[in-house]
Amino acid sequence: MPGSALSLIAGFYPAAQCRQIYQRLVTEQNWPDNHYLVAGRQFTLPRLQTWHADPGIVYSYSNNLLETRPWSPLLTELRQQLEDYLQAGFNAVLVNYYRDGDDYVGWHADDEPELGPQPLIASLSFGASRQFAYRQKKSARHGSLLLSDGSLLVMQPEFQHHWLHSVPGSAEPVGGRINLTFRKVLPGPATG
Ligand SMILES: O=C(O)CCC(=O)C(=O)O
Ligand SMILES: [Fe+2]
Repeated sequence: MPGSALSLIAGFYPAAQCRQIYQRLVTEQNWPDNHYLVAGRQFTLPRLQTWHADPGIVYSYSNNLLETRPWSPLLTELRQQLEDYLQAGFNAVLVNYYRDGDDYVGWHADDEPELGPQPLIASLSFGASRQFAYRQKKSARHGSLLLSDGSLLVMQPEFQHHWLHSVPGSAEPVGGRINLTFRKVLPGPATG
């Protein structure tokens, strides 16, 4: 385990509420298809994704790939609960829908410059359990944990500094899963 850089709270939401939240996300998110044109090339994302942020928040990752959407009532409610629990502010959320075991996210760190030097990320999971794999950037240390329905994974800033993470595809048949990573994007340089 990457020490205190990761903390996992299983059952942060109770099962009955998880079912409701998952169903609402599936039906309310108005999921885009996963084909994108990047620098003139067709690119297929191995999951469905939406990005929501407060007005004025600009994020290069989303700029390159995703339109910025407003917060729905459900997303606003989830954000408020996390802010109250963690006593931290979030102004954006990336929502990933892994439709089945073929959908995945590859190795990365959420360390874009817009997140600043100390990015705190709160990650909520609903639906099927999936493995969350991590490996240290500068050593062979690695491991994984299971992100189950209703779990909250808190990634402290040091986690992004020293570790990469991924959600690998699953060889076992697995149902849909929706993950939300709440972030705080720092204001960009003033324009105009
Ligand atoms: O699905 C997950 O648990 C992780 C998603 C993720 O790494 C991300 O959105 O940056
Ligand atoms: Fe990530």
